[in-house]
Amino acid sequence: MVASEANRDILNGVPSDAHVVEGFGDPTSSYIHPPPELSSNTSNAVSIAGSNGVYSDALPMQPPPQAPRSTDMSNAILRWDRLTYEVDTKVGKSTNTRVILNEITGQVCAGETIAIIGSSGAGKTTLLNALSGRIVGGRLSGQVLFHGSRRNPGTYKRLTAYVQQDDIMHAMLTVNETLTYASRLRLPNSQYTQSEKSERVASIIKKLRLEGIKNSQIGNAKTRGVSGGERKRVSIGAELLTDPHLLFLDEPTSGLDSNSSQLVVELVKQVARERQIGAMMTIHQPSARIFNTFDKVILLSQGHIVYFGPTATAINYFAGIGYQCPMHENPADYFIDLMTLDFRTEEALAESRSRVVGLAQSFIQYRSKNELADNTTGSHAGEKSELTSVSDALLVEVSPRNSWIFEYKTLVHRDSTNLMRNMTFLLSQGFQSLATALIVGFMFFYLKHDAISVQNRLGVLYVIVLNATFPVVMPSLQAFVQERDIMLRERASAVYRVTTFYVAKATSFIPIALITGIIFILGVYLISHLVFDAGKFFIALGIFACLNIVSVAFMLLIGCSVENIDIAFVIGPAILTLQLLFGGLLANPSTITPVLRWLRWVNPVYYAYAALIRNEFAGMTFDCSSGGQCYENGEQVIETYSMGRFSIWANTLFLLLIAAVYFVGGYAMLRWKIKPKYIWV
Ligand SMILES: Nc1ncnc2c1ncn2[C@@H]1O[C@H](COP(=O)(O)OP(=O)(O)OP(=O)(O)O)[C@@H](O)[C@H]1O
Repeated sequence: MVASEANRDILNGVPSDAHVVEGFGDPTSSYIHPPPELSSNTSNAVSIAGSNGVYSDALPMQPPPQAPRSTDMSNAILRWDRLTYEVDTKVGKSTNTRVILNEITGQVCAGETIAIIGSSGAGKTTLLNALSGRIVGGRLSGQVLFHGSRRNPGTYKRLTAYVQQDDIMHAMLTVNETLTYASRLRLPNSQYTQSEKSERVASIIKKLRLEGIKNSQIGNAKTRGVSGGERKRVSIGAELLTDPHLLFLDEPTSGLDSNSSQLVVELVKQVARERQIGAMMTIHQPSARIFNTFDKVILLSQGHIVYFGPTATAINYFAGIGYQCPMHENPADYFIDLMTLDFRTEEALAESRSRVVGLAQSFIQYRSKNELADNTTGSHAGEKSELTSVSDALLVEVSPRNSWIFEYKTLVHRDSTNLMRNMTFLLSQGFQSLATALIVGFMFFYLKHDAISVQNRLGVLYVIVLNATFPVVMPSLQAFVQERDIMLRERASAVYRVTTFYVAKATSFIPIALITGIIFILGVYLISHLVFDAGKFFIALGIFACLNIVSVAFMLLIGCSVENIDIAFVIGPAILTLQLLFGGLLANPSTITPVLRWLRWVNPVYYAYAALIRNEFAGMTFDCSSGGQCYENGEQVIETYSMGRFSIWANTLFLLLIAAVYFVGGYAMLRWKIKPKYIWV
């Protein structure tokens, strides 16, 4: 169905032919000043009147428009109608409803780049999130149509791309590797060969002008890498690999200098035009040049639309309602000042509030006049009713996933490449193991078989257990929480399955824990001379390896359960300390109050320590010739310390059971965390 002209205007905001700006951005040229002469020399013209910011009648007759590239309804990729978002806020005991977005209407067409501009708290990010399907909590109403149909959450997130404000990426990978792994994970093998994927990466690198730095590492706060602008372009590149229909960008210029910002915006616009996709971005105080780059702008104030239409006509629109942008002032700054509430004094607040209300009303009046015209034709309503069903046709277009095993291999490869380059992490782990082995080994140097050695043997075994807890959990916890955040971003675009991520993570952390663990236990065994028997050594190694696996699983459980690393660093050590307290050395398990005694049954440290003690002391005899209190054999030690309840194998089995529970618990927490809580209309 062909939309009416009026309908087109409503959705496109102010019509492109409403006003014309000549030489915009050029200080030597002048802007056109439409009111009030317009009304006098045009037949069906609108004059936009007055300083009270309220429209008068009619439509402007103006010179040919500087039309945005695409305003045809048939080209509309996304349309939103009367989008309203409310949240409940608690004030004391009462609950108030706060309207964050107020009846926002508009559309983005193929090839268009639209900026959402407004002062802080205007609702820019909320609007972007509502349109991209990433809004959580609150109530969303109105209608959003994707290619003329209601959005299907499953397909929508795979056909659109979202570039977050924070570019979280693997610091140690190069630009080329980052995009290559992204292409492997995001592009289906059934449709692309590996060489086609590489070609696509090369073309993105070229398009986003990243050739000069394609072999540079991404870097992070600790390791110098590419610049902020380059990083942003890499993020955009990763999202563009899949040919999304829509590209959403949250503050892509934040933290960038003006040249980098300009480049990012220009490249987005260029890509949007070339690929005929729609691009929408929130932006803070763009320079005049950047402002002029956008095809259209949505100016938001306090959740209300103050202007939506071609960038080129914004100045004249505002001039028409009595706000003439001074010749040499950045229009974006001028509009933001107009839209911002001034909290300095009561009077200033009242004045700015009435100005903002006037601006919003002006736009509402403009829109309602067009809606009225539209209702007389009835075409708009008819079209909407046809468009409310979810499009199944798009389901066909969504690429199939790659196989589980391919995703897993790619993720493990990516993780290990990143990890192998993280020399600080690897060296600190290796050095810590070696240094602790030497210190502990020499502390308990060459243990004898006398009465005193019992205490030392119990001590060294406990240090072995301890070394498989804190030193394994804490460094990997930090690394994992960072990786988890990358996964949450990639999962939002359905890049891979949660299971592949989770299993790949476990697979990449366990070998490091085991290798560093072997260095440690080998050193301690050789120097301190615990029971020098190959069989017993390998059993101890096996028990130690199982405890390491439990620790990795525990790290995953904590890492998947917490919101951020700060909380992880509080909860993790607290639980580990508890485990060590109840591990069997500091207090005899049989003497602990029954209220707390049960804790040992869920304590991996207890099982590992018990197994190590049984392994060490079983069959051992002691030289009691020096007199005093003395254990005659190892069995007496095992019994005195209440460690003989289970066999070595049973203890090890319990350890593995606990590891399994932790693994499953971590996975459940991760799934729960990423379970879509987004609300849709
Ligand atoms: N779920 C929510 N609950 C309560 N308040 C919310 C919620 N979502 C958004 N807000 C509030 O709505 C307002 C708009 O938020 P939004 O993040 O969209 O602003 P913004 O224009 O992007 O601001 P900035 O430029 O500072 O990021 C803010 O005052 C914010 O605190």
